[in-house]
Amino acid sequence: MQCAALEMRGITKRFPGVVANDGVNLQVARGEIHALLGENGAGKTTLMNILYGLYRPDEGEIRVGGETVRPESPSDAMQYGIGMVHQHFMLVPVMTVTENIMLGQEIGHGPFLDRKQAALRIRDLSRQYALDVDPEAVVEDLPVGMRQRVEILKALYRQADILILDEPTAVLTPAEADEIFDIITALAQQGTAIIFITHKLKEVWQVAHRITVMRGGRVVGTTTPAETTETQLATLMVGHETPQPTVATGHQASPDVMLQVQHLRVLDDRGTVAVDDVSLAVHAGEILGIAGVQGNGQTELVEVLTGLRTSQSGRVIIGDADVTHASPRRIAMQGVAHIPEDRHQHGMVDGYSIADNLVLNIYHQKPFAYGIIRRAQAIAEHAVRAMQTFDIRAPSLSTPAGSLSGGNQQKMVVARELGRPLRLLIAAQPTRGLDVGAIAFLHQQLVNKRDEGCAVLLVSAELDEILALSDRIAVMYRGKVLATVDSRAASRESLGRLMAGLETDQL
Ligand SMILES: Nc1ncnc2c1ncn2[C@@H]1O[C@H](COP(=O)(O)OP(=O)(O)OP(=O)(O)O)[C@@H](O)[C@H]1O
Repeated sequence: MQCAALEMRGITKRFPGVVANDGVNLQVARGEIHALLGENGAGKTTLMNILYGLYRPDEGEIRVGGETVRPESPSDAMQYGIGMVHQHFMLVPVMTVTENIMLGQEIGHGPFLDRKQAALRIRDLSRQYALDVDPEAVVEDLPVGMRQRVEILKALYRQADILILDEPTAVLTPAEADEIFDIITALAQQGTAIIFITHKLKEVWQVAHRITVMRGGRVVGTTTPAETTETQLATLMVGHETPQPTVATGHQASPDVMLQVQHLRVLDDRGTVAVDDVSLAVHAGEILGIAGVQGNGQTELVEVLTGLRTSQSGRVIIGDADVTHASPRRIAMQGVAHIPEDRHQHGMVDGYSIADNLVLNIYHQKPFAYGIIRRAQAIAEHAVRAMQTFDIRAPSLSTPAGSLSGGNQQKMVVARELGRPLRLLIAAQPTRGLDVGAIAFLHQQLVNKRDEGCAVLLVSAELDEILALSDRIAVMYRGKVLATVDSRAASRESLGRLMAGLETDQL
């Protein structure tokens, strides 16, 4: 191993009621891609936020290139050559790539000179690392994979030689993820030290040179891909073996149609057609998977089905109620649950406690309220049960939801949505940000709901998830459903071709 680009020694960070990092040591060499793994709440993001100057450690030392540093803020961290690409993109959609990258980093005198110089440098960097980003493109016009590259470019522009990537592939398609891996491999070959957080264990073998596993705030192992297996890593992460969901094969759906979508046409935020004449049906006791590259109309489809967006034409029928233009509350009252793809926008209130978030859509109902009297005891008991069942790890039920780790926030949203009698479950990217154990648990919950007779619409960019759970699979491409197939007759390859818009009759 070459000289350590980064050393973190004895890092401890306490939050009220929780030790998020407990004497953590991490070493990353120049040119090394270091995977940082761990179950939800293990302390990975906290450790990286300390390195990036967002939190101050209570104890411990950080050394960059052998020198002790104390990053007090992200701009401080950048001075030490540390860059971070967050799970949620931090770009301003209406600005160009150049404007986004320049934000806070203006060079020269006068806006024209600044922009021109910056655009030239961005073009050079983009060429050097084969990023293929157009400096003049407006960010909102770029696909997700390209936005990720802009984030990487932003870090490179600030001369990052230690680059932190927090779940960089969570929102990418398999093809986009492969491209990102090529880019980070090239960056490492040119000497950048890369710390790469992921829950997708297969990715470790695609790119990582070394692996550090955290559990409960501590490092529980450091190894290399050659020395371990996926099962060993999963066991190390959660402390025990993870159960596989028992998906019943040859499941018989009921003939009753629970959700009917007829000739739906929906516009996106910019007024272009996002859902184009889509018709589909989901039966009681069936999981219909919607496969598709992100950005092909799935988001807008789900928004209409849950009352968050209005359609231009077409009908949505749940059971025998026409809910085409119904409000989210009226739709929820039909026994519909929604696990949203963006929990921050539609799934939770950061400043509310876990207990309050768990009753967000039922707080006015018995037993949580009698008339206008709120029953705190019933809300608390409900929270204790949900936290146990769904393994939501937090100091207490009154902890603000915003301070939970990403995976625990997702478990909280899922717990709320599954915790009442349901006829239809609309789950959009439900396992995003969850660790292996939590994914297995959630998959089992979806299958259980189906077996209880609930209709499940599963929208996921994870083909393996779609294939493992769905009874039938519909593929969306450019706003249309290209085909609906029996999952037993579908393969990764055939679905992949449909997702890429290449018609296939081999399904
Ligand atoms: N700002 C904060 N205030 C209070 N507690 C926090 C804060 N940030 C993190 N924590 C707590 O620290 C612990 C570690 O969280 P962290 O986000 O580092 O985990 P993680 O390994 O990144 O998890 P995930 O895989 O779910 O993203 C959790 O118990 C979390 O609730």
